[in-house]
Amino acid sequence: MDQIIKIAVIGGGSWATANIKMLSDNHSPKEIFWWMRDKENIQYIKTYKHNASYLSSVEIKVPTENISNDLNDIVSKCEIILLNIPAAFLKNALSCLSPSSFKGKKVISAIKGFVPEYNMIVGEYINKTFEVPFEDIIVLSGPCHAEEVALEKLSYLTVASPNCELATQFAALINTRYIKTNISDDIYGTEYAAVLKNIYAVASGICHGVGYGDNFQSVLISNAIREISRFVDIVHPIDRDIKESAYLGDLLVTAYSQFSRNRTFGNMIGKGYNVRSAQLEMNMVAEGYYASKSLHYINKQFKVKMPICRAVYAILYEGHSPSIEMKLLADQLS
Ligand SMILES: NC(=O)C1=CN([C@@H]2O[C@H](COP(=O)(O)OP(=O)(O)OC[C@H]3O[C@@H](n4cnc5c(N)ncnc54)[C@H](OP(=O)(O)O)[C@@H]3O)[C@@H](O)[C@H]2O)C=CC1
Ligand SMILES: O=C(CO)COP(=O)(O)O
Repeated sequence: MDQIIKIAVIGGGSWATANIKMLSDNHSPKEIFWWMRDKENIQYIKTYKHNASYLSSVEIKVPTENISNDLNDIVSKCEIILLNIPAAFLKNALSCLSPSSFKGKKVISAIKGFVPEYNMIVGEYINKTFEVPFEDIIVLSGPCHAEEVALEKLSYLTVASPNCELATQFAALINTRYIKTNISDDIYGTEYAAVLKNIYAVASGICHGVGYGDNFQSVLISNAIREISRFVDIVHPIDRDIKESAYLGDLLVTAYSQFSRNRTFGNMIGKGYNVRSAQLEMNMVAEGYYASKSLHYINKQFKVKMPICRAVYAILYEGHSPSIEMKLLADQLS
């Protein structure tokens, strides 16, 4: 990487805003660019130095001329592209780009979802569609909620890439007083686990919504980590310790945190909201809703035993009653 690295953050939501804060608070020389789709939001940020819609307390220090809704322009100016758009909207958002747009660039995905059009994790999608070699791809994972980054609460991030040198260089751009990083070469396992845990956080919210307590919750989550372990060991079998923060930690923070979008969404479903009303009420994206559908198709191939994911799919996509489905699920847990 050069002395002054140009880095583009793509997306305008909570996690993009938190990533802007980490990059800005880190003192390694760099120039930050920011793309988001909404022109009004851009104008607000340029005027008031805060993102009106997400983490509005965070002071935005990106130069105003570097914030734009012209994706081609922003990507062409930068060597590092940090993707932060929810997976369901990624293909559409990147449709103006081609493999030549990404030539020679390093791509970091901070997204935790499957690209629904292909039922693929984002790293794989970037590799297949834009021909970015895996050696130039990083997955940035948790456990970490944007809201706690805004509060500068001590947080750990996982930086996963088959290219550990690149991962280490990127980590040096985001480490701060309140951000510590773990480097991993398990790019597949880290990404799959991060996507799956959103489905379990939805399950966790549903259970809470229908009235289960902490005792059942702990059983649900200990079964969830076994499901994750079974799945990633089949899809990408390497020697990994599923108890590490990238896997178990990310599951725990999402399943238990008051800040979790997925848990909040699940809680509303458990309380009787339909999917559309829950989504409208939240005004943020619960990736687990979309991931549940993609996983249903992906697992037709792998046939991994995943009763919790199966129950969430039945509730969200087959109209099953949350309370009956959770009762049936409870009989399968141990
Ligand atoms: N928030 C967190 O703590 C963490 C999030 N992540 C991951 O980061 C990714 C981004 O999530 P996050 O920042 O939390 O999202 P938020 O829920 O905070 O924001 C939603 C984002 O999605 C955009 N969006 C909503 N609807 C559409 C649409 N129809 N087309 C295009 N864009 C749309 C919004 O744009 P607009 O404002 O213009 O409507 C906004 O940028 C997700 O994959 C998430 O799992 C990973 C780790 C932590
Ligand atoms: O991935 C996250 C924490 O690591 C964020 O989870 P939620 O989208 O459920 O808030």
